[in-house]
Amino acid sequence: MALCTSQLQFANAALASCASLSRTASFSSPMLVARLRVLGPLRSLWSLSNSLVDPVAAAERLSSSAAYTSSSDQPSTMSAPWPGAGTSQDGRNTQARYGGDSGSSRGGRGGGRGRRGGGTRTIEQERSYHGGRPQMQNPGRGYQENFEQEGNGYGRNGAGVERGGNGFGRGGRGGGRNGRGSGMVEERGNGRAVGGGSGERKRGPPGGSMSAAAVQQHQRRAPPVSRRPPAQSQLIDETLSESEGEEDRPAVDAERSTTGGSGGNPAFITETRFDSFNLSPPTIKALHEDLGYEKMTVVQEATLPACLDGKDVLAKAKTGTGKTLGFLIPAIERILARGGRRSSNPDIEVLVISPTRELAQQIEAEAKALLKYHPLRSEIIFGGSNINSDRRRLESQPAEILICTPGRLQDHLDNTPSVPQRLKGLKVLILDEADNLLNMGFRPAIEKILRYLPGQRQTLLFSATIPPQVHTVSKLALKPNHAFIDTVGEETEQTNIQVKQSYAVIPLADQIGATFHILRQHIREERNFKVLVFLTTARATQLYAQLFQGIGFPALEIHSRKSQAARTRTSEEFRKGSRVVLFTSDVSARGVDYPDVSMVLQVGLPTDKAQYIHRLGRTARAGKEGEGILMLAPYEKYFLKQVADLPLEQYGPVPIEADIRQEVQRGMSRLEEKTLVQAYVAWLGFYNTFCKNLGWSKADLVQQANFYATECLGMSEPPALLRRTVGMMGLKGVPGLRIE
Ligand SMILES: Nc1ncnc2c1ncn2[C@@H]1O[C@H](COP(=O)(O)OP(=O)(O)OP(=O)(O)O)[C@@H](O)[C@H]1O
Repeated sequence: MALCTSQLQFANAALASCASLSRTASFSSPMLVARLRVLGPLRSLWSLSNSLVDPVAAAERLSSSAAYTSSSDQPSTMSAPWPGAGTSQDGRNTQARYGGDSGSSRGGRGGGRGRRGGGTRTIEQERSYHGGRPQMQNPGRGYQENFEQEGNGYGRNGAGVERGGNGFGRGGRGGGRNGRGSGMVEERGNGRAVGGGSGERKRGPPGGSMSAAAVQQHQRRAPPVSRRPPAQSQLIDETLSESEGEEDRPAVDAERSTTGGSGGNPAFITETRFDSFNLSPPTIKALHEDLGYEKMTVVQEATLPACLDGKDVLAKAKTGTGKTLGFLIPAIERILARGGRRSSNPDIEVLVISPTRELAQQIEAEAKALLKYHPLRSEIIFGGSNINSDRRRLESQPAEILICTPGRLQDHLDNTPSVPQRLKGLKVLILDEADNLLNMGFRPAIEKILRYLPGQRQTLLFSATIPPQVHTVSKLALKPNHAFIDTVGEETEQTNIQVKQSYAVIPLADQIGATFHILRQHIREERNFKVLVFLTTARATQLYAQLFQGIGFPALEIHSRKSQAARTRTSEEFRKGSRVVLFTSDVSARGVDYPDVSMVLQVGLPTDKAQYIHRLGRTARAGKEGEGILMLAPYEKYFLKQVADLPLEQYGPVPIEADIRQEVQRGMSRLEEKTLVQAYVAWLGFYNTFCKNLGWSKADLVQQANFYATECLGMSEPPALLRRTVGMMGLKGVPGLRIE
């Protein structure tokens, strides 16, 4: 057992990432242990390679591996209740993603209308809850890092942490809105008069969750943790009710109202009608009657002729302008062109590849809507879901259209013989977010997939950003005589004109407070606020989300460290919700079509200009209006040069009022140590990749990271890292690092 927890988790990560090597659909524990021995040497290889590739591929590898791990559907993060946000949050947590032994708990459900609060479990309870699974092995053992990577994240090695069992519990779903439903969960969850149940998290013993030294230090520093539930902040109550009560108040800037629908950019829709093209009646019927679209958007009008002609197309169009239908419509028509009846075991005639799971799900929903009156089917496969159930679905109900993420498709190409077989009849290949899929991170997967596909096919590549180098690599997939259709042009603005863009330069130590201020300002101005806050890493996202939840903000959380089930739920919740803030990593940066997002706030350095544009593109979609704010630390100001051609104006003053400071401090004191440690390590990993751009030496990097730990996270000293982690980050011998 001494081998178990920490080693097992790390090695499990290696296994998971090596899923494509092991090609094993499921492991029993003894098998796993045996494999670990064999794969031991692979660990460092994995870590190293993971640090050297683009995050997207790694995210995919990791996500496709989740089905192999025992904890991918572990219950996860606590959620705070709030009044007025029309959605509920499922407090689920994925602890120790690779390894199973988490001390996390699942709370019971409270009553009411889906508001859920935190509860508390003790470790003992948690053990019995999980049937006595071994937990808390290796107390005091240092955490183990692997390089964390997000959907579209930073170029290389943002570091993250996966660690041994941790001894805290949470969960519990709380009470209902307006005091209905009690939310009594576990021993301490309780219902709240307004805003539903809430519960308490308590700091667990330090076993396995952080380095012993760090835990000791942190405990010395940490303020005593209140056993009271995190009371809804009066400040937030007031802010929310201010905007809630102002039904009749005109939007602050009616011109820029984000929810008006028909307002916005008239240039989005053309005068060209779908029925003026020779599309099949079932497609027209679905467009008119189900989707409610009669006229084409600019990109649809520009690309449909070439796509319907069977040409290969590389298309560039601004975010939120209907590219999805732009490629789905001609692809479906292409299947119909072959004539004949539907076979019981059809080929996969259209293959759509998406870089993220959320986007794949969204494309599939749109495909299903378009197929409503067609005798054709679509199917989806993506990482993080059960690969065996994929296989069953693919074999029992084969579909003509397959939508997938690259990692999972690779798995099936290797392990599900019917998939490569059925791909032999492929007619149309679509790469959505093509520049991302052809980027270094995904390219090996895409190259491999291409080897399985027939040369005689049509290929469609779509994105809002096509950097010059994409023209070179696109040759991997496109025929030389392909059409490049650019509906944006290099000379014109690359972002939607109806989005107001600004930037604020805020010292690192003030950024949480500044985020609070900006959110509060927006909530006051925008009655139906719906905000996306992008953070640089999954762990920073987790920290912000938990902090804002803890002080009663209507906050949701999504990133690659969450189980796929939680990601899907959160995504749906945000899609349907209003008066809500989603803290997110770059898993939401591209393609995701959340309706009526009123503001996008980017905190910290975007990886590049394209990433800035894609994140910003989550608002002001389908011709609507929106606002985007970029918050940079003073040392990140250089990034403004990269977006100098975009109309960013300086955001007004960002005073961090005393009440905000107090709230932030309160929220901070309620965070678990491991959240702080993980955020620190991720920060170090992320900025490690940008040292050159920032003009930092490694010593500068460490100094800044340590400042982040002490001045922003409130730790008494920076946490200690494992020697191996330091080596993996290339920081050996750098002064200022604490090593276990
Ligand atoms: N012809 C149309 N008329 C009106 N709305 C449309 C039309 N076509 C698509 N839309 C809507 O526009 C929104 C944005 O579409 P979509 O998600 O395809 O954008 P996109 O260009 O792929 O964006 P991104 O670059 O962010 O991926 C969706 O809600 C979609 O349903």
